[in-house]
Amino acid sequence: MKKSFDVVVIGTGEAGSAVAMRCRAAGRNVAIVDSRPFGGTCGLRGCDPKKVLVGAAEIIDRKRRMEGRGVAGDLRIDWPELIRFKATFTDPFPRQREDGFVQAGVEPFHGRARFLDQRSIEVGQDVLDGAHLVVAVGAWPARLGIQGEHHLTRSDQFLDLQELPRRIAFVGGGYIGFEFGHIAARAGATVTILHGGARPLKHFDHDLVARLLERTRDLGIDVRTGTKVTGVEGAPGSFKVTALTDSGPEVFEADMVVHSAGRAPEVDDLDLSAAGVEFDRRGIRVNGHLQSVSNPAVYAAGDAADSGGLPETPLAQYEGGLVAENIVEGNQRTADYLGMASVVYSIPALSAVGMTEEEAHLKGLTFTVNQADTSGWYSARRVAEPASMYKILIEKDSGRILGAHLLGPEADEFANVFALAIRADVRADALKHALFVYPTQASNMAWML
Ligand SMILES: Cc1cc2nc3c(=O)[nH]c(=O)nc-3n(C[C@H](O)[C@H](O)[C@H](O)COP(=O)(O)OP(=O)(O)OC[C@H]3O[C@@H](n4cnc5c(N)ncnc54)[C@H](O)[C@@H]3O)c2cc1C
Ligand SMILES: NC(=O)c1ccc[n+]([C@@H]2O[C@H](COP(=O)([O-])OP(=O)(O)OC[C@H]3O[C@@H](n4cnc5c(N)ncnc54)[C@H](O)[C@@H]3O)[C@@H](O)[C@H]2O)c1
Repeated sequence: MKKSFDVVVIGTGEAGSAVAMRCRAAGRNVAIVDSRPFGGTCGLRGCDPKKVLVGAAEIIDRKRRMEGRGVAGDLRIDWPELIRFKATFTDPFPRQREDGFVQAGVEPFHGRARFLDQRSIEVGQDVLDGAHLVVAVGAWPARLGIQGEHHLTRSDQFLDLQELPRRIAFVGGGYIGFEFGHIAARAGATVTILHGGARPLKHFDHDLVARLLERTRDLGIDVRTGTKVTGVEGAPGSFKVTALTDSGPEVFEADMVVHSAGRAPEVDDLDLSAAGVEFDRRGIRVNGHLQSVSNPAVYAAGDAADSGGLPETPLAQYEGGLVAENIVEGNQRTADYLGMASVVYSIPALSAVGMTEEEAHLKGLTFTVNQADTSGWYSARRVAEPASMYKILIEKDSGRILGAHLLGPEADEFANVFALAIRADVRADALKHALFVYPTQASNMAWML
């Protein structure tokens, strides 16, 4: 059936949902489409289920750290039970999200969308016309072009495992390799991370990454850098992973091999050429208003947009909101990524807000670097965390905070203070004299600035 809307949104994740709900609240007639259960990556296959598992792993790690410091006894992760607990978050979510759309008056469609022309898409038997169409299709594990690629377990499949295999190899030392590797190690698996580059987590401060790497290896996780995976063969329980290393080919054995080698915008089967929508490997090419550079009826947001924003949930939500405003009010706003923050939920967590030292140097800025190993400070010693560091970049004349990099207990929550400071332009001197509650990580600020 052919139907016409003011706005047609493809994707029910954080980006697509923000566009749909805000356009509807502004009185627009809106349709939303998804080929998978409604809700997107974050709520169903990413941040939320992952952090439930991180929560359990944190307890194991903290107990181990506190042994000999007043905590004793056996504690272990019951994996099947943990996955059932995780499912209490993910199972109800698609229905909740769809009900939310229906109650708001957004019309839901289930099926794979593909463009027919500049202003319409096909979804199963339906053809949906839109004055505006929004591509918010997210990302999916990138094709690696290696032999035996079909043997790789995706992150969404990992989050549904009923049993945790004994030996797990991760292909790629990025967010997923470190986060899932840290979880699996605390749950009792033997973990190997095979990373192609010279150093993992390349968007994070290299000194803090080096310390996290030591801490990760101390856990018994075998992290190999300069190790590019070229093939996987065998069967579950007896895989052989071939990699090219600096000293020649090497073979690793594992019961399961996990894809943690990057994600790519899921645009391949959208038939974007039928709509005249240009894209590259980073996604839909957009202008500052997040509008397609080649088809003004089309906008993009979240992981599917080549916008300059990181492929993360807060950015997907922000970009979705911005697209809605630009559709409703006519391109009044441009995207501003000042003070973007990112966290690796390893244990301990690693965070980055704003610029790294390299980026600040590239911009020709003059700045001081305040840094210290804080493992001897009260806040780290209290919880016996040996890996705890910070690095803060402050512009010399203005006192502007350019970047903040944290490793250690609550490095995720603490990053939010710096994200706010950078975005709201709270200068170092003002932050130093804020009256934060004590004892918390933020109350260390007076000694950090
Ligand atoms: C394992 C993992 C952990 C993560 N952890 C974090 C974290 O801790 N913090 C953080 O900020 N970010 C995290 N992220 C990233 C975050 O999940 C994403 O950046 C965010 O969810 C992207 O939202 P989106 O709306 O752009 O896309 P998505 O949420 O991916 O939504 C896109 C939707 O479009 C649908 N779709 C795709 N193609 C079509 C089509 N042709 N037709 C119809 N529907 C289609 C998909 O089924 C999907 O539901 C994580 C990602 C992963 C994979
Ligand atoms: N906490 C978070 O915000 C969070 C958590 C998980 C995922 N994510 C999102 O999901 C995306 C994907 O995560 P990811 O961990 O898969 O990718 P990633 O981009 O973080 O890291 C992948 C790494 O794998 C390496 N690699 C690629 N091919 C390889 C090969 N054949 N052998 C060895 N190494 C190889 C790459 O050099 C790269 O550094 C992230 O970019 C992020 O946007 C975010």
